[in-house]
Amino acid sequence: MVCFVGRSNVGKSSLIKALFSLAPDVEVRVSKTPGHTKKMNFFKVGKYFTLVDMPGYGYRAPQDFADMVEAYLQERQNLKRTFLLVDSVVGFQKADHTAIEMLEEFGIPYVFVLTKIDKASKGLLVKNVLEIQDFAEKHTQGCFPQLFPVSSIEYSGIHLLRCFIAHVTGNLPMMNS
Ligand SMILES: Nc1nc2c(ncn2[C@@H]2O[C@H](COP(=O)(O)OP(=O)(O)OP(=O)(O)O)[C@@H](O)[C@H]2O)c(=O)[nH]1
Ligand SMILES: [Mg+2]
Repeated sequence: MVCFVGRSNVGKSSLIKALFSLAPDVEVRVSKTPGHTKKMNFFKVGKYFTLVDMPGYGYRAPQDFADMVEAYLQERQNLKRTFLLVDSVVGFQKADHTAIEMLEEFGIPYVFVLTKIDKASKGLLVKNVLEIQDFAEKHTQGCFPQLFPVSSIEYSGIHLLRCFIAHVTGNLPMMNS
């Protein structure tokens, strides 16, 4: 099981939809209005693993978000990795730091994903990539050192992320040497 967390409107549902673009029968709901996903949605990938779409935190988040997500993250034994999404236009926000503190405290392994890279200027993209990498290096324990930049509209970075998810869920045998 892997889950996707991040601020409202950061593009969690869109990313899951993009990851499933080869399986168009899987329906993932996306909306222009922040606070769209109100409860956790589970998407099973055959018998192999499950992706969990979480409600967003921050603006218009459901009231019980913290309790629900905290309880879930803390208790999930088969949670292989958590993907923390950050908007490449907006960058790190206060709410992201709260989420990071929670993941660090519970010792949950997580990975940063930078979303909407089709929207950010090159300069802003580099600034936010460097900022996140620098933060991950200096201030985190449970964070994977590699950041995944993606666009769910142009499908950039989606293939590599798919491979990475297959790998962390034990569905991608590594080549020897
Ligand atoms: N340009 C661009 N827009 C995106 C991308 N990903 C998502 N969006 C847009 O961002 C908005 C929010 O996307 P969602 O996927 O619903 O965001 P979410 O994180 O699931 O939001 P909540 O469910 O409210 O927490 C929608 O209008 C999407 O079309 C992207 O890669 N590029
Ligand atoms: Mg959503």
